Amino acid sequence: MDETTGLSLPSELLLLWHAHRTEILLSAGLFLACLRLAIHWRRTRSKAVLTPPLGSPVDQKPSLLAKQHLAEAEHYVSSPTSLSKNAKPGPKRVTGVKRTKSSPVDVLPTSINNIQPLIFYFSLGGSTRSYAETLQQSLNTNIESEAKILQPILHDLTAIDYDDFFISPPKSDKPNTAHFYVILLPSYDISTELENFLEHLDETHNDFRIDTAPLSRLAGYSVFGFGDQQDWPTEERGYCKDAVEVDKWMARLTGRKRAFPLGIGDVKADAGERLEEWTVGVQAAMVDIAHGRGLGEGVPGSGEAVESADEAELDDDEEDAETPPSSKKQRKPIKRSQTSDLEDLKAPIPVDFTTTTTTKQPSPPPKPTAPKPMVPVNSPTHTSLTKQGYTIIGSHSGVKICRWTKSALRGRGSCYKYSFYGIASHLCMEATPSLSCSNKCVFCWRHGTNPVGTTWRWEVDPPGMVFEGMKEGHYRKIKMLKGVPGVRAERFQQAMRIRHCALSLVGEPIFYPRINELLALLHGERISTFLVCNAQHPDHLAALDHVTQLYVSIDASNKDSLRRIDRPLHRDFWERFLRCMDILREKRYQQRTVFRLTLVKGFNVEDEAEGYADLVARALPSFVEVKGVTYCGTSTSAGAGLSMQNVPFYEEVSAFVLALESALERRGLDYGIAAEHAHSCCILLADKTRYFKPSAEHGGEERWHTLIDYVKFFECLESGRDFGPEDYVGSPTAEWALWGRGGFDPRDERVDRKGRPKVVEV
Ligand SMILES: Cc1cc2nc3c(=O)[nH]c(=O)nc-3n(C[C@H](O)[C@H](O)[C@H](O)COP(=O)(O)O)c2cc1C
Ligand code: SF4
Repeated sequence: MDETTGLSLPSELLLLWHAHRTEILLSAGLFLACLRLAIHWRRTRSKAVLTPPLGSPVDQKPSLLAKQHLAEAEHYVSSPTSLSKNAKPGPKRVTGVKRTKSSPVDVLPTSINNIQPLIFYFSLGGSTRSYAETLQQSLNTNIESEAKILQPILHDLTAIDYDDFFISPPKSDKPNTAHFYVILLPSYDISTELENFLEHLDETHNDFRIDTAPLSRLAGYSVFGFGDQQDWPTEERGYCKDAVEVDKWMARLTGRKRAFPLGIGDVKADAGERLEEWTVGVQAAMVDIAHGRGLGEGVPGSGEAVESADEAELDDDEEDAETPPSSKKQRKPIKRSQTSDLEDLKAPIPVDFTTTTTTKQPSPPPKPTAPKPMVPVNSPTHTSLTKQGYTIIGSHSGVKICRWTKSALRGRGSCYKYSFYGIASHLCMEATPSLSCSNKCVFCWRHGTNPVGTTWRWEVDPPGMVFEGMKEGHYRKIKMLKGVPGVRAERFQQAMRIRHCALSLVGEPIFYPRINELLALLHGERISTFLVCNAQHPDHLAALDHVTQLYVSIDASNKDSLRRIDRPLHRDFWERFLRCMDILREKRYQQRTVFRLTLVKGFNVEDEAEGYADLVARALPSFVEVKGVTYCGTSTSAGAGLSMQNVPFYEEVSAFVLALESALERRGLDYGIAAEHAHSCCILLADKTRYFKPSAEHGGEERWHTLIDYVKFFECLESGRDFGPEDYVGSPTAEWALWGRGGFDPRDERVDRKGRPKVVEV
């Protein structure tokens, strides 16, 4: 081998370098620039789910003021941006750690001795700065007694180096101290330093050298946004948009450590008040962390919030907003217990013939046995119901967060009862004092897990205990939602005061022997009540005290159809059903009474309009709610011959309602189609003689009045005098809820199942 060849190579390279170094340097520079651009383009900033708060005005055109603000913009853009310390030249300092599979997102120092709140703010005009200073003061004053929470430190985002705080949490002088970030931001639709801040968060999350959740060692964080609703009326149009964005990036960077929902306030209206309320919540969250109670069960590391859904429509969208696809958890299908039905457990079912009109001799009553719990702890029924998200109270009651409650908390709309009767779903508790039912309806998605029986033969829990358990279970579940993306601080706080109770969850509420005492407790706290019963317990129905609205499920218009669809346990089910109709007729002067029809194609729709009209003529309810069945896909429903084919389209429900309206007219009954909620496939017929009347708000024109005046209801109740449904009729039904308008509040944002904005077609 020629030795010189090896030796001469470096000198040739050197010569080459000297001859072509400009080209080489230029090409290398070009290559690096292309690489940088490619990385940058790959990052797509996710679209925020924009959620108008309750009470935000209906879409308005941006006013002239917007132009004025833009004129002011020039003055704003200039100053602090260029002075910013954080716009450091040179490469980013990488201090985060590359997370391995084994390192969990929610690592905290093993024993936290102290929480150090850091308040970050950005301000051009000065208002956010002054809010931040007020917040610091109020936290200072209020946490004096909380030894574990240190005095908050204020940071102007334009005066800090982002790398010191937003790549990894800063080091504290005190051992075992975790930081809690409180971020106060205005929004600007012009170029400001805020853009750099957002970009920094984006880059940190997407920097392949840094852990995607480098701030997971924070104790928690919460963001508050200031905006101007006059010019940016809804979040869709940019109201508080920067705070919404920062909240999302922080969720990603911290591995979802949102300790309290995003708060927003209008600087021209309620900002101060909203901030005060939000401060209370943030402070409570810090105290919880300081006492080792964590961030709440709804955030990673402390158990997943298994929420109610309409069961057929499981909400899987909240994860999408913040969780990178790779780390998304798969929802495990709920295993249904094989033996959870009491009937299947071979428990003897005593049959109650007390109200039958049959001439047959009743069979001898069963031997008296000591009452047992309806749903014993550790029983398969208990396990199954708990797995489905029910909180079991005592031995026979339950409470569960309805999917609409969750939807309303996120500004994505309430259930049809909001459109028809004015009940905001985030203020509503869904509960039952009796998990047992006397039917096995083919469309019931709870069937297979709820106990059934014809008489009450179980222990009776005291109403006080049932009521307290319901509230506790409900509030606990609400609290679990505080870290869920899109939940707004204002609604979250409102939800901590139950205003309405839907006694309908599962089972038969009037079956509970002390139902009237429970109602009194609910009304005592000014919680209105909608009670749904299945028209199988006439004696209980007759003895029932006043409720805000009394429902009877009308699942068929004739005996055969009812047997097929409800599969009642009572042999005299039809006689019971008819007796309930007569009781309802008597009660119509005291209560708002409602027929609830659930349409199941092939079971109870075809040719039944006339039969239903006869039942309406017999009971004369205030309202008839007609709803298409929701397919639950359980083996039980499949066994009963139910499939997606049995779910009627909205047009079919509409056609049925029109047929029913005509059938009622032929009977001389003055009912009309008052409202609709197309999203839930639900339409409301109402008695025109009582609920279609002149409206002062509309210059004396006749309007539907389906809403309820809840304050008046309680005043009537508390007065002790006799009163009827006319005494608590509310304001006219909203225009958007009327028949033909769709029934979706325009102030809420409609999204599809993946959380994407949806266009409503009516
Ligand atoms: C030029 C300009 C643009 C604005 N853009 C928005 C916006 O897009 N969304 C919003 O909600 N508020 C917007 N606002 C309102 C400000 O966020 C609001 O006035 C805020 O209180 C300003 O805070 P600061 O005084 O701390 O800078 C804008 C205001 C100005 C002057
Ligand atoms: S009324 Fe029923 S559906 Fe509506 S929010 Fe309450 S529980 Fe949910």
